[in-house]
Amino acid sequence: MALDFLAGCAGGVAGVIVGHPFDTVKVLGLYKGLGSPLMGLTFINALVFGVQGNTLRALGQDSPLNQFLAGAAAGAIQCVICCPMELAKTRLQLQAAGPARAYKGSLDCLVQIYRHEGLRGINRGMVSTLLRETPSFGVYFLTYDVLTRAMGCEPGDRLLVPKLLLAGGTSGITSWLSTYPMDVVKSRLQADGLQGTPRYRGIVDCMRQSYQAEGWQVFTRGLASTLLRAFPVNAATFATVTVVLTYIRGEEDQVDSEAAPGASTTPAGPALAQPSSL
Ligand SMILES: NC(=[NH2+])NCCC[C@H](N)C(=O)O
Repeated sequence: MALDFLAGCAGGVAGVIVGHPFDTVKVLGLYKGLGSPLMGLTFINALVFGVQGNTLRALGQDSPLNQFLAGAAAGAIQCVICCPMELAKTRLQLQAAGPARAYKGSLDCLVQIYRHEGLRGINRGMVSTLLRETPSFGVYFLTYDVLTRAMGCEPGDRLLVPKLLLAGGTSGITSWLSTYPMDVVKSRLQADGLQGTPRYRGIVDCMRQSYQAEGWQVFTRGLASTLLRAFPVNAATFATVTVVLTYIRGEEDQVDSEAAPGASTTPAGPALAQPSSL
């Protein structure tokens, strides 16, 4: 039950350590400001892998459809955290630099938004975030499951870690590609109204105005940098989660088998535990 959350924590830490430089490469310190994303994304990944693993077990059968459904459930639930986090990140990025800046940091930003706009303000962009994350996390976990099975990922395979990294990175890319236009819309809605009157009346109006003003290319804006970051971050995340789960569960199986009457003396090697294996 709790192992998936624990493994998700480890995966989140790995993903932030690999991915943070992509967010801060503009400033001198590659790991400057590591603190808040480390806390936020570690918690989100614990939530994602915990919900996905437990949902898949609750669904009862490890099928491709259930892999997608369990991932989609995890993607929807983590929006509760992800949406306000991305709203704060967007506002901090857009605020005037220097002493005139409105927010001291992510938490101060969210507190001010809540004071001025209440819960509705905190959840600005929630529907578009749900539309982006729910299907994309289904694709995320389904792709990883299909690729690791297709590559025959097994403990003791001397190419196990490279295979996990390839499957994880590819899953990150396919998941971002699957709903990227909605990411563009979500970002525009969360930034809307910061410098004057809001432009958009909602998701469809935002898509219509953006297409009319900038053409279909607007929905691929920032895609290259997103994919450049997505591969290493998710390669590290998935490989870490799988290795952590495999060895923790392998230890558990070993303890159980040794404790069982008439247990064989040869140590039971850990079977490869998919992040969401039953
Ligand atoms: N919007 C998505 N593609 N979500 C699935 C991947 C999420 C992953 N934690 C990342 O930051 O890349």
